[in-house]
This record gives sequence, C-alpha cells and structure tokens, in this order.
Amino acid sequence: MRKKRKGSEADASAELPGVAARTLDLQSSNLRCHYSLEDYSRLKKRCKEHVVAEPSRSYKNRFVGIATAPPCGTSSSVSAGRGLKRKIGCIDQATQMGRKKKIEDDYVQGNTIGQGKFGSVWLCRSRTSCVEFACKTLRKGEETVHREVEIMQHLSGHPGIVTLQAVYEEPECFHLVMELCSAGRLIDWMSKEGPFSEHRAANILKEVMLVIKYCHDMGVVHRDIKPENILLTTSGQIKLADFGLAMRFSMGQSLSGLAGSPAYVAPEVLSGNYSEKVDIWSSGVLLHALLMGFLPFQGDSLENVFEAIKSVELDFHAGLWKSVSSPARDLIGKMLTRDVSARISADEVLRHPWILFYTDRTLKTVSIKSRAKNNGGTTSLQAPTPFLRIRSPVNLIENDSTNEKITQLSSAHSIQSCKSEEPDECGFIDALAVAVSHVRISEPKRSRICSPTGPIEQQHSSNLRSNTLCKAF
Ligand SMILES: Nc1ncnc2c1ncn2[C@@H]1O[C@H](COP(=O)(O)OP(=O)(O)OP(=O)(O)O)[C@@H](O)[C@H]1O
Repeated sequence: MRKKRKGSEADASAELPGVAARTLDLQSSNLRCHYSLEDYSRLKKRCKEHVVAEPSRSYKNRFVGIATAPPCGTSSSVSAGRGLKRKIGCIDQATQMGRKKKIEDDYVQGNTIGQGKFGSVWLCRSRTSCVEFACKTLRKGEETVHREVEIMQHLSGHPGIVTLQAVYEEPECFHLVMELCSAGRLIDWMSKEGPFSEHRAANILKEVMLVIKYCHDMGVVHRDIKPENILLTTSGQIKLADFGLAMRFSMGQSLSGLAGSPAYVAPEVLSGNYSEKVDIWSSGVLLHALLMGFLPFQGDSLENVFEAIKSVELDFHAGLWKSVSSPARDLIGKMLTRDVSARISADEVLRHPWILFYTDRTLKTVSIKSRAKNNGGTTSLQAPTPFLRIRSPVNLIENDSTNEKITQLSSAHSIQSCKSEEPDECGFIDALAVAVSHVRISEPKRSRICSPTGPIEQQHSSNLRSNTLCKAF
C-alpha cells in the first residue's frame, strides 16, 4: 500500500494524537508547541468518521483534493514509480545519468545533513568533479515523490531554486542529487540574529518574492513557504527548497486540500478553497517573523492557532510595531489580509515602496544623497548588509570584497546583522515611501510556460526554531 505524504490524506488507522490534551511549552515560547496539521487532519478525519460516518471518498475529496493534481499534460493516476520514471525522461540530460548507474558509482557518500519526515538528506561528492552536493533520499511509495521531482525539474534553472542535479532509482528509494546549500536554513539565522532590521528583512523578502513570483508565473504554488524551507548557499544566495507540497495550478483555478505548516497556513486553506495567494500569506507571516522575531498567529492549541489565523486582527499601532516604519506595516497588512482578492500578488509585493526603498539602487542613491545633504555630507543610511548576496543589478553590495566576506558564512561574526538602524529612519522611510508610491511601475509580462490542466525568548530565536507548528502536514 502506498504511503501518503504530507499534504495527503492522513492514515485513518493512525492513532489520534491527543491534540486537545496537549499543552504548550509556554516557558520556551508561544510557538514551541507540539501540534501539527497532520494531527489536525487526523482529528478532523476521525471526527468526521465518528459523527457523519460518510464514505471515506468524500473526506478524500475534501482533504486530498488538489494535492494529487497532475502536472502539465499528465495524469495523476500513475503510480509513484512509473510517474517518476516518466518524469526523469523529461529531466535534463545531466540528470539522466543516474538511470542505470548506482549513486555510489558517481558520488561519494558523506554525513547526514538533514532529516525530513520521509527520508534523509546527506552530503555527497561527485567522483568526477569533486563538487559537493546534497542528496535527498526518499523512500519509495511516497505518493508525491514523482511530483516533487517533476516540479523541481520544471522550475530548475532559476537561481532562487535548489537545482536538481540528478535522480537515481533503487528498488526501495529514490536519490535526488541537489545543489548544496551549506550555509544552512533561514530559520537558523533568524534564531541566531533576529529580529532583523527593516533593511535586511526587505532584502530577504525581495529574494523570496522573486522566487515565488517565478513559481507562480510557472504555474506552481509552493504551499509550504517558511524559513525552514529557505536555504542559503555559501555565497549568500537564497534558495527555496522542499517542493514536497508544491503543485501545479492554472490561473484562476480553485485549489483545495489541507496542506502547509500550521503557523504559516493561510486562512482560506483551512476553509478548503484557495489559490496561489496562500504563498503570499505565508510570506507575510515570514516577514512578520523577520521584523518582529515572533510569529503573528499563536494559540495554546492547534485549533486556537487556526482560530487566530482566521480571526485575530494585528494591531499595527501598538507595542513593538511603533518602531516599525509605516510602509513595512502597510506591506505586512496587505500580505496578511484575509480578503484574498485584496491580498497583493508576488509582483505587487516586489513593487511595494518599502521593498523598492531598500532594494532599488536608484531610490537608494536618491535617499542617501538627500540624507547626506541633511546631515552635512555624511551618508547615514548604509548600503545593504544582509547576509545574502543580492544578485539584482540594482543592489549596491555586489562586489568581490563583499562576496569574499560572505563566503565566510560559517562564522556568525562574518555576517553583519545590520541591527543598528538610524533612530529616525522610520520617519525618513515613511516620507520617502510617499514619494516612491508616486513612481509608476509598468506591468511586467507574464511568462507562464505551462497552463495545465507569542513573544519569544530574547525577542527572537526560540519560537522561530523548528517546532511542530512549523512542520508541514
Ligand atoms: N540542497 C540542500 N542543501 C543543504 N541542506 C539541505 C538541502 N536540502 C535539504 N537540506 C536539509 O535537509 C533538511 C530536510 O530537507 P527537506 O525539507 O527537503 O526534507 P523534507 O523531507 O521535505 O522535510 P520536512 O519533513 O521537514 O518537510 C532541510 O531542513 C535542510 O536542513
């Protein structure tokens, strides 16, 4: 019997976790609780079975739904193995090399570097080039393995997406050889150094949104955007990883299926009818966490967290928000609006004045100049110093010396955390944002290729570390 992976129907025979009885470890943090959407999915299923006693098919329709939607021009009714083989057929020449060979023929196995729910990720080195890669080994039978591979292949080539190098098949498992992101996960940097300055947060969000925009333009919704799935290379490049929950969609298509990670899940996912805008909501949660150091929607049980997601209004005028510029607040508000039609798109996020202010060279130059004038010639607003190297031509930090600095990412001290913004920067940004908002930006061309079928410890870290609320279901 095939196993169901996250985003799929929960196993009816699995023991119902004591969801209602579980308590938060409030001492650790408001978000270090022990719930997962898998628990929720199981609970809902159990409830439905007990109360309504409907045939399992109707439940399946409700919760699995689009999770098994086929990729472009294919049927979802293929078995995982056959599906993957066929997908390998459309993977680049370079990735076909593993079809007959064993992975050991081409790669030397190294240490385990990550553990997922359905397999491990380990270091490997190419015997021919000596280049190191990450290898994700997935046990066969996973329903969505072929879809994850196919989507990675579909998206491969974008600098913000982990490149799939090769795929090897064995009787029991698949090995996905991927580009190595050895500087770790964004969540770890957030835990170590967060909350981040607006400057740094804007540069991170921009990189993330560029990838999400690309995914959406390519007809893929990720459905599990969270800092645990954002990896960093030694050159500081951000890479979106873990497409285990990703799926194809076509513009205007209504999606269903309970999928995501509790703390990041959009309210409409809980109602069972959603679109690619769920990635924007999750990114809004990410932005909140980047700036504030904690997650926006919390509760002492999984269902309370969902209740918060559905009903809590964020008060942008209280407490810590006072130290955040109004354009930043405006952007978070537009990303975390429950009215999906009012929620901005990835492209609109990228054109938001707050993002432009911190990431656009022209605007930055203007702002520095005007600032210098006011300050008797000193440029108080510094060039971007996020830990990631911004590839955009509009960025000011792309030079050899910066790259050199960033290659020392293994040392926390090599990264400037950029926490010391000017005290009056918020007001300055507010004023600038008004000017920026008058800049007309032309609509970009869409390039879809396929149109298919609570407060935390020390104001940062602990409640952002991986916990069950942040685990995909
Ligand atoms: N390309 C990579 N380079 C470096 N480390 C990686 C890479 N891909 C994955 N990892 C590490 O392995 C971990 C698990 O990977 P991934 O999230 O893809 O697996 P998963 O089975 O989908 O996990 P989960 O069950 O948490 O969703 C990551 O959190 C990361 O630490």
